[in-house]
Amino acid sequence: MSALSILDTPVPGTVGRTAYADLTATLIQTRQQLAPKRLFAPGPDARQIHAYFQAAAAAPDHGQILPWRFVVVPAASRAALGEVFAQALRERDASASDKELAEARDKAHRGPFVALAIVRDATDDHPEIPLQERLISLGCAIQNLLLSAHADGFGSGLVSGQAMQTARLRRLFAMAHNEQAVCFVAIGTADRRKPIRPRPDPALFVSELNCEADHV
Ligand SMILES: Cc1cc2nc3c(=O)[nH]c(=O)nc-3n(C[C@H](O)[C@H](O)[C@H](O)COP(=O)(O)O)c2cc1C
Repeated sequence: MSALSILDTPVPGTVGRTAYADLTATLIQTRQQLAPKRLFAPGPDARQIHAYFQAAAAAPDHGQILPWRFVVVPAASRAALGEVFAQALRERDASASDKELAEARDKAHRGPFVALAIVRDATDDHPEIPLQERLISLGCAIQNLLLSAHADGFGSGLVSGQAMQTARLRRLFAMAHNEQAVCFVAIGTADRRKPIRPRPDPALFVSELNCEADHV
């Protein structure tokens, strides 16, 4: 039995800080963005990856419509992804050098675990759930995934970039007309960590609604 039994989970009305609260705060505050080029083997094994996606599945999901999916990019598919990156660069810059194109290809080989996060927009059977709610659900799923990987001691990073919206990338990932690529999630063993960035003070993003009686 784990020291943190589910029976220890705080319930409404419980006062005081539990071991869960400290653990959760530590996990959240020590997660950090690491560039995929800083993430090396070993990456998570199949059992760990499954657990990360189970964590993603616990994200809030209004209407339980599962408006997102992930596509894992295994080693055998990295070259095809690299070609999409290179062609996207060529389309943006016809004069891109061979070295620059090789660098673009190389990006697809970084990180032992890479998956593309895809959101489905509201032009489906659930138009009552708008895109912003779907993106929040995906963001929560990604955070669950990142924190689970972090808890196992792995580093992680999110990467987007100019290739995300290209037709070639859409084709490679067999995306439907109502889907958008949001970002890649990379997980692996970090060669070094950075200082944790200073987090914004809640005073910068929290305010209080003060309703004067004559406004009501
Ligand atoms: C949807 C999304 C896409 C991102 N894409 C990139 C990216 O292309 N390159 C990058 O360096 N960081 C990217 N990031 C990570 C942010 O740069 C990072 O979270 C931010 O700098 C804060 O650092 P922290 O995660 O260590 O707190 C992305 C984050 C999100 C949410």
